[in-house]
Amino acid sequence: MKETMSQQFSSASPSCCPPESHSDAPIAEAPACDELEENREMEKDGALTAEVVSSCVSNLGCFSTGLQHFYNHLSLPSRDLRDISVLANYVHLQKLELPRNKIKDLSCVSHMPYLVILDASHNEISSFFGFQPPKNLKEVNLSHNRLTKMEDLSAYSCLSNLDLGYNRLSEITGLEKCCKLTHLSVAYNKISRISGLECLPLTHICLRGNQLERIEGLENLNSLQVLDLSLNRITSLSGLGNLHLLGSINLEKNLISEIQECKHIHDLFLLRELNLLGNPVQDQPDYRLAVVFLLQHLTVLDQEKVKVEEKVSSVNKYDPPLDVVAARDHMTLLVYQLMQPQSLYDSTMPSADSPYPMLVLTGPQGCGKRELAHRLCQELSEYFSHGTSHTTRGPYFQEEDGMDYHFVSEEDFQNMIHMGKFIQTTQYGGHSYGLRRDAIEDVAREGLACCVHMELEGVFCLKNSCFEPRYILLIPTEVEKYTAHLKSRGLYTQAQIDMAVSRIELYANTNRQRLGFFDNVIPCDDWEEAYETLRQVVKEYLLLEEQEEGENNNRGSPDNASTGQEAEEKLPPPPLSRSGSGALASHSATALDPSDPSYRNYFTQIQAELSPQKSPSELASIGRREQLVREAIVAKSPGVYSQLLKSSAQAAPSSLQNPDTHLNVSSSSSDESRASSALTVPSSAGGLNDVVEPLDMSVLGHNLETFTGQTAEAPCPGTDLLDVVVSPSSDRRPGSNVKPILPPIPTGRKTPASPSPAASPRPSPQPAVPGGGDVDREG
Ligand SMILES: Nc1ncnc2c1ncn2[C@@H]1O[C@H](COP(=O)(O)OP(=O)(O)OP(=O)(O)O)[C@@H](O)[C@H]1O
Repeated sequence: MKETMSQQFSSASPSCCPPESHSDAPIAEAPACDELEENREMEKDGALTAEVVSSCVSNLGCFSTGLQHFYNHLSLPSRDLRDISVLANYVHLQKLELPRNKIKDLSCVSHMPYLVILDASHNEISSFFGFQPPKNLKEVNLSHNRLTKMEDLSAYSCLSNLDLGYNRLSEITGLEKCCKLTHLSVAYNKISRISGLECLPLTHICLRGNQLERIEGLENLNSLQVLDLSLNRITSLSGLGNLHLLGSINLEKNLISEIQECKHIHDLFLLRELNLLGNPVQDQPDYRLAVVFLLQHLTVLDQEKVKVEEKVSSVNKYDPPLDVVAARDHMTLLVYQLMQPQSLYDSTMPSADSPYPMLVLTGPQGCGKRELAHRLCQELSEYFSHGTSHTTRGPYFQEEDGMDYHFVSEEDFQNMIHMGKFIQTTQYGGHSYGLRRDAIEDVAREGLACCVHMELEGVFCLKNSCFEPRYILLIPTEVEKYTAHLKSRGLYTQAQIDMAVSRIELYANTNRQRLGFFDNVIPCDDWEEAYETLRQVVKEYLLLEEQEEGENNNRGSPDNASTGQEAEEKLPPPPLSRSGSGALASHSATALDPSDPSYRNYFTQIQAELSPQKSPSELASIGRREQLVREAIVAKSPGVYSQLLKSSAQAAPSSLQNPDTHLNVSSSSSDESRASSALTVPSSAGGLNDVVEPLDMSVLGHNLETFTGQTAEAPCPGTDLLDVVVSPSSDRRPGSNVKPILPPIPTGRKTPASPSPAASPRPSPQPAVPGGGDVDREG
């Protein structure tokens, strides 16, 4: 970095520090004189003679914009020269180099009106610009001299590069009129305050090795690109915030101790290089990542290239994207869950063919999604029930515990996390929110789909789980109306309102940038309208609309009957049932009514009816499972299925027929294993789906029929376990443009009001505990 910085100075300005860099000057050095020995004689007293000058002066050419210009160039470095008065006769000199001599007086330069470049570094000059100003003088190097005071340089209006490094200057003055000065070095002086630089067109400044404690007086240097403030006593980066063209700052060996200081240069979008080596801030934990995060445009920090990995890590650490937060949360929740004794959540068990149906309403706080969710559950109560989240915030007026939320303390919430209860948690507005697995399971056990509402972070988290809900975004499009609505609720501070409003953009962006992330987007400026649309959308999910339309067609115009049927044939089969009249509601009611004579063999019928319509992937999936079961039966594959069948053989089919059966992992006693199958199914095992194929009870039912010789007409008693409707698989995934439908609602989980004793010889080992009681402990 040191090199980089100095290169920047030297290449752009041969007269800026370091002075040795003059060898890079655009004009070639004069060739060494052949008569060096002879000349030495003449220089013994330090006086330059005409002979020496004439042997050393040269005409050199260089090309500039296609035209050849000739310079008179005299270079006499390291000759111990003291007296150069003879040069007064060389009025045409354009470049004069006299470094490393003993010159004290430069008055001869007054006679060189064409002089453009003067290098008198490493001499004994104490008088500041002690000569009449050559009109075109552009570059002056007076570094390593004995200058103590800067004087007015307004007559040097062409000056562009000035190097005054290694002198004894304590103040920068006299430059006000140097309106072409772009490069200035006052390195290694005694300057304790930056001043006198206002409004200069400076692009490069070197103030290395002074006594500066503050960065000041640079505010108006709008052209500044490279700034070297190394080796000072600077403690803060304030004073740099306006320098929008700054690309490189060297602050090596100063006294900067706080990472937060970088905020002062946070908005310098062209800043690429920063050097903070040798500052106390280096000792701060995660110093580098923090700086890389705060200054995301940096390419070099502390002379080291900033790696892409560092940029990613820093963002993930300090402002992780929603996916990253969600992934971390999911990981935590899953680990805690796996650390608990496992249980089988059979109602919501992941299944490739028909995921448990869930509906998630999302949108910014107070957009009405909670009320919409409740109303939907009320109106479509035969399909949906509300999955109540837990929260650590206190209840608002009239909020009911267990209804709006389960209100819990932070401590309880954390305990639940540690006990692996949640499938999703989110921090919002300083409170924790979380959806427990058993909140969903409770709904599922009722034979209903679960409807929940949550913020976007929750959606990201849920997307990592094994659930595959339909996500509906409710978004305000009239910001003023939304703001007014939030204000009218009287619940929120202005900051909370501002945050909620600002998050509209977050939702909109997510929807724009992630195709298919939400299954539907509904504007919610008008609550009633939003509800109507939502209802419509949900009915479409349930394929109710088509059903109703089909019915109307059939009913309303008998002439159209065939057309209606044809239309129905084109539709995918309804999610719940296709037997009987065709109306989903009545099917569902029939299906769930245990007193109905068709209840017992309902699923067998459904299967029989649907089997010709199975998709190739369904058939393939069933085939695979049948194969596994077959292999297990002939003891070919000792996998999970063999365990299952072993226990089913031992424990009689009833163990499979009880939906609430909990299956132990490693039950050693045969009694125990008789009482419970030995199958491990992680309760949120999205990540394990590839390893352990999820258990599909419907298929098992099918296979059991095959292998036990039970027929569809004579199902096992209490076949509520097998009440899984094989339905058209919902193959819609985020990004898919297939019309979304909800997977079948698991009607069969609803326990008959007075179960027949034959239905379930064993009591359920662990009934659901309302309000979030434990369901997954065993052993
Ligand atoms: N489990 C959850 N995960 C993520 N976000 C959640 C969860 N449960 C609730 N939320 C959301 O957290 C936000 C704050 O909820 P809260 O109930 O405290 O505020 P509110 O003012 O009543 O908002 P709303 O009327 O939208 O529910 C809401 O957007 C809510 O939908």
